[in-house]
Amino acid sequence: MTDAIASNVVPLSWEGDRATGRLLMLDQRQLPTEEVWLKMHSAEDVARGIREMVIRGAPAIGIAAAFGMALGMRAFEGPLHERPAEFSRIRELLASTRPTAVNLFWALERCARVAERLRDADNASLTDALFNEADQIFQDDRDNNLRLGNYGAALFEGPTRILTHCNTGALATGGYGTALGVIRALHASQKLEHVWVGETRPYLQGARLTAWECVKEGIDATLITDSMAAHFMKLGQVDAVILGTDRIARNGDVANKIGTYGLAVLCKHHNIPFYVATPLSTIDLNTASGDDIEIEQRDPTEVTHIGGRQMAPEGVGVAHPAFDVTPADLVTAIITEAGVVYPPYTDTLPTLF
Ligand SMILES: CSC[C@H]1O[C@H](OP(=O)(O)O)[C@H](O)[C@@H]1O
Repeated sequence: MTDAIASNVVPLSWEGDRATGRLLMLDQRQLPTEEVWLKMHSAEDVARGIREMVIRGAPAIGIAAAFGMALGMRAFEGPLHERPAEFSRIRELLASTRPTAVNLFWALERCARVAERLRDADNASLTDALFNEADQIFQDDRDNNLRLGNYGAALFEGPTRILTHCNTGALATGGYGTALGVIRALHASQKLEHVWVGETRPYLQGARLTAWECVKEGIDATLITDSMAAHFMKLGQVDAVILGTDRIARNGDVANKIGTYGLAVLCKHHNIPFYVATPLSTIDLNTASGDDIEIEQRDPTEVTHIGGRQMAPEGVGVAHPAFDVTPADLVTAIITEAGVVYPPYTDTLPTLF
């Protein structure tokens, strides 16, 4: 197994003891120019941080939500069976933040199973168990990323030129990353020649976050606009595309950042492998196909404004789907901590669990 470099970047941290401490969220809206940590004292603070994309990325959202449940329940007295509505209220508050990334709902379900086991326990025991669950989800995700990174790197002989989209690194996860985790593992094993980093309009996760992670770790990367991808593929300068995901349906359809589907079509045309790197926590066997995945529609001003400056006239219509769905037949393979699977995904995805 490749000795992958473990990134020292994390999107979350805890400050103080569990009784009075707070969750610290790295404000990803301020990167790459400022590293600002926001203090989250309540479930409401965490929900706002997820909704406003202070923190983003499917696994990172799930981790944040789990800490949000612990923070929310810390505020109450008495056993859960005396006030089940409070748990449901906090769970629904966090569940309402963003609809597409399945990790949010997967993490909340894990918290609900802890609470069910401790519905008669005193509140301190319940809250401590919820903090333990959040810590476990955090650590497991980082460990899983290191494993999937190695599986992904083993697919290549090197030197390899990878194109990636959005941010799938330590900032989007419990650390290390999914697609960027594979890129880190390739870098660690001297099999990475270059990374083409798609800027990823409108939130610019690629330009502001992936480029920041690459520069911090000395990974050789070139920032390109989303519209340049086809050009560099046509020049024969892209050996593979590796991306993350927010939800994979049972048939292998992939919901991911807007622009992913276009890259998959380009890969098909140019005969370039199109890989999706993901922890098992982002595979949703309860969703039959991509047609059943809700695509988040975000505030139009995220498209019309850059850095607070208006770039489009008042009155123009604006579309802002934050994700798209790539059909399974355009996905070469899915890289996970349990191994790499190939089509037909309806048959192969269940073998991972
Ligand atoms: C490792 S999951 C990263 C995944 O999340 C991103 O979405 P967002 O930044 O809106 O949370 C994007 O779809 C990435 O592929």
